[in-house]
Amino acid sequence: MADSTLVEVDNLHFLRGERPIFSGVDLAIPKGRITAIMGPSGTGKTTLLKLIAGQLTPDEGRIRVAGEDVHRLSRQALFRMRRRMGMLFQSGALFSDLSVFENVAFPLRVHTELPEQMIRDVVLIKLQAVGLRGARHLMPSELSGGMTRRVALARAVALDPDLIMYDEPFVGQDPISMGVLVTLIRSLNSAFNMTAIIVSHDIKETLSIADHVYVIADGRVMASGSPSSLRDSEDPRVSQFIRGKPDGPVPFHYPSESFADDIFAASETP
Ligand SMILES: Nc1ncnc2c1ncn2[C@@H]1O[C@H](COP(=O)(O)OP(=O)(O)OP(=O)(O)O)[C@@H](O)[C@H]1O
Repeated sequence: MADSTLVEVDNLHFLRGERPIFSGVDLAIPKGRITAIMGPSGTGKTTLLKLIAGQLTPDEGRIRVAGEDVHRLSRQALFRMRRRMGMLFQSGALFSDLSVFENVAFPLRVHTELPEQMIRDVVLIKLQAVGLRGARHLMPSELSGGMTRRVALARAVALDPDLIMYDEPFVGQDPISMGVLVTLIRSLNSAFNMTAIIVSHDIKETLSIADHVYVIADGRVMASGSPSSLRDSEDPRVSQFIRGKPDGPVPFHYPSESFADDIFAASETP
C-alpha cells in the first residue's frame, strides 16, 4: 500500500442475503484529500462506509486503514481505530438534551481524560471553525437544520480524526447552508489535514470539493478520476450519472420481474 494511501479497499465482495452489493471493488483513498463516492441510489455507498468503519464485515476481500486490516483487529484495536475516524451520518442527530457545547464535548469526555479547561478550549476551537462559538449555550431544538449539521460536523472532528466520512452531508439543506457546508468541509480538511470520504447525491456540490471521485454501480467501480475528467467523460453511464439523467444505461428500477407479470399476479401476492 502506498504511503500516500490511507484507506485501501481490495477486491471487496459483500452480499445482503442473496443479493450482491459489491462484486470486486478496489479503491485507494489518498491521505489528506477529499474523495467522493458517488453512484445511483441503493448502490451501496452507505454500506461501503460501514464496511470501512468495521461495522459490517466483507464476504471476501480486504479493507485496510492506515495499513491495518480493519476486519482482523481485536475489539479493542477496532475501538481505538474508530476513535481516529469521524463520521457524519445523515441520520446522526445531536443529543437533544445536551447543549451545543456539551454535544461537541461529548466525544472528548467519553474518549479522553482531558482536563475541563482543555475540553473547553478544544470545543471552542471546533465551534469557532464552524462559525457557531456564539451559539454554544443553545439547545438543539433552538437550531436551524444547517446549524444542526454544522454542530454535528464540529462534534465529528472533536477528536481530530485522521479520517472523516460524510454520508449525504448536504441532504435537506437550502442553497445557502449547502454553500456554507461545502466551504466548511473544504476548510476543515485543509486546516486539520484530514482525509475525507464523501458519499453524496448532490453532484454539483460534491464535484466542487472532491479531489478524486469514484462512481460505483452494479457492485463495481464504474469510473474514477478527477471531477473534471468525469465531467468530460464520454462513457454514457458516467454522463448519465453526472448529468443527473434519471434513466439510461444504469437502470432506474431495482431488479424485479416484469411489471406486467407483477400486475397480473397482484391478486395472488402482495
Ligand atoms: N440492514 C440491511 N439489511 C438488508 N439490506 C440492506 C440493509 N441496509 C441496506 N440494505 C440494502 O443494501 C443496498 C445498499 O444500501 P445503501 O444504503 O448502502 O445504498 P446507498 O447507495 O447508500 O443508497 P442511497 O444513495 O439511496 O442512500 C440497498 O439495496 C439496500 O436495500
